[in-house]
Amino acid sequence: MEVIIKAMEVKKEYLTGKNKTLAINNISFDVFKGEKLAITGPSGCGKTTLLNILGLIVKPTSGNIIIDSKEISSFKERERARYRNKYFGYIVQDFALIEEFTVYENIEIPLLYTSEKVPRSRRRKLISELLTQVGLEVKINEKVKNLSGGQRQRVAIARAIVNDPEIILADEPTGSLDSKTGEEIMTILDNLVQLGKTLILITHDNGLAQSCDRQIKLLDGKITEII
Ligand SMILES: Nc1ncnc2c1ncn2[C@@H]1O[C@H](COP(=O)(O)OP(=O)(O)OP(=O)(O)O)[C@@H](O)[C@H]1O
Repeated sequence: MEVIIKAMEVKKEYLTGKNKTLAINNISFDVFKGEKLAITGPSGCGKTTLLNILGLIVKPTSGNIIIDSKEISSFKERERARYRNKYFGYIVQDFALIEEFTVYENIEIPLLYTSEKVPRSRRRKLISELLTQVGLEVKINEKVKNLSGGQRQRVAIARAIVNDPEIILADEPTGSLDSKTGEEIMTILDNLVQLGKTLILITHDNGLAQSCDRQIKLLDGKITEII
């Protein structure tokens, strides 16, 4: 199987005043292209920190991340940002949508920050296709503040994939949703895996974790088991 991300002896220590927290303690593992991988473990064990390190949002204190055979620690910030935008779509826990913007405007945001400008007509077409894919085309001009939790999560997914990233990171994608809506959201994410995307998700839901190809179990910043 092809390796898309390699984490090598990754450590992350947070410093707050005089306090040190070793959030990630010497972790090494591979992520395979096209897999659905769960990160599980109790609150505070380092799941979000690990996802942020993999997604090039947080720099590890030591160790290395290799993406598509490139060592990220040797990159300058500009190159890191380029890799972040090229490879990753991120669905964060509270969706991080702009309430006063419409669905269309929220999804358009990543397209306004690409290195090559995407023309307006192309943006329209792309966003409308994505909304059809996530089943929300009728809400294209609705403000996000008027949407339900499940609808917001669909917008967050559409925004995460609008740049066609290879890897989708999702921090508890079903966490705040009722079980039926959660299943609908997972169907959308599973369809993306079917299309060849790699999905790495954090979850507290055992059933969801077991539905993944592999689970990485964390405790106190260390991997206890990969199953
Ligand atoms: N920015 C930060 N500054 C200082 N400490 C932090 C920071 N972010 C996380 N931590 C600490 O690092 C540890 C791991 O946090 P992290 O959010 O990665 O855990 P988690 O497993 O995702 O937790 P949860 O399931 O509750 O979201 C915790 O002890 C947390 O308090």
